[in-house]
Amino acid sequence: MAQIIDGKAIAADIRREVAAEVAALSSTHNVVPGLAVVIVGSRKDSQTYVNMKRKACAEVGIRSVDVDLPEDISETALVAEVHRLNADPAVHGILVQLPLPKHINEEKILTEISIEKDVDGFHPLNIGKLAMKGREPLFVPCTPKGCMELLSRSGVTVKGKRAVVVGRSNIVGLPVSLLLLKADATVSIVHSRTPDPESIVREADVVIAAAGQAMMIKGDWIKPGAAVIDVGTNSVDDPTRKSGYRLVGDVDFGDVSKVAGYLTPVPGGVGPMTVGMLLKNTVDGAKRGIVE
Ligand SMILES: Nc1nc2c(c(=O)[nH]1)N[C@@H](CN(C=O)c1ccc(C(=O)N[C@@H](CCC(=O)O)C(=O)O)cc1)CN2
Repeated sequence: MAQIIDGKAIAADIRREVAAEVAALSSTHNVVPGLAVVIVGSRKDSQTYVNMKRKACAEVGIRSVDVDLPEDISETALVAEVHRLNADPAVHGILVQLPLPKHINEEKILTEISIEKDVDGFHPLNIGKLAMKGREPLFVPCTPKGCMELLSRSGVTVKGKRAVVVGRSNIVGLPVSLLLLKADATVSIVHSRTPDPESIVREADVVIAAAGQAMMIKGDWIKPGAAVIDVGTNSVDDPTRKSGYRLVGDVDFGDVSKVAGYLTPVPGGVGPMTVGMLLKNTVDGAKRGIVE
């Protein structure tokens, strides 16, 4: 049976570490890290995530600057808002919750965020540096960084191992592949156009499942003893629940847990790490801004 990696507990450790760093920054430099959390419109899932981020900031002593904008805001007005936050010295990190409404060009907005405040790590320059050998971005995207942290804090080494990433999204699949490569793994990416993905996943010592397909990865896809990190958050109907649904990952948890060496649950695996890494990036940004 796989060892279950408790993302909630690891994220709680990270929050404690961040809280200590925040307290130290305040006492030594009189600096309170500030994070602008920007939401456009009223998507229920985005509101949930933004509320989680704002609450987490309050818990660790980061000042969250709440920016709630209407669904029909123009791209020009949103860019102006980002520029205002870029110029605000009390703001060390800027996060624009994704997805944005259809009429707004996401890439344009992410490119307008100052790279020094790009705590989501989505600015093309930060992603570009992540992709280059021997270069380091100012910030690494939170979910991929959280996946790496779950592996290292569980004692799973990736150096010299075969890693397979399922999915190639800009938010997770692509950046986590780059992080694994930087950590000296031999990396393959499988995606919707890959013939026979099972046979490739079966070679992996480390699997990152980020395809967005509920319970797609079965036990017979997995090499015995492999470490499996499930990034999927898919809601499926469940009439036995009051809400009428439940969250499942991209991995068939019951099946894969019989074969894998390590496995993250959904919920309670990667999700809490996304928020933990955002807090960490914000404090790192605030520290970088201090001129000794
Ligand atoms: N600007 C960004 N937008 C989005 C990002 C991101 O990193 N930056 N990632 C996702 C959503 N996301 C954070 O924004 C996120 C997703 C899931 C969780 C989480 O803790 N999930 C829980 C379950 C929560 C629930 O019950 O609904 C878990 O997995 O245990 C946190 C953050 C898209 N947008």
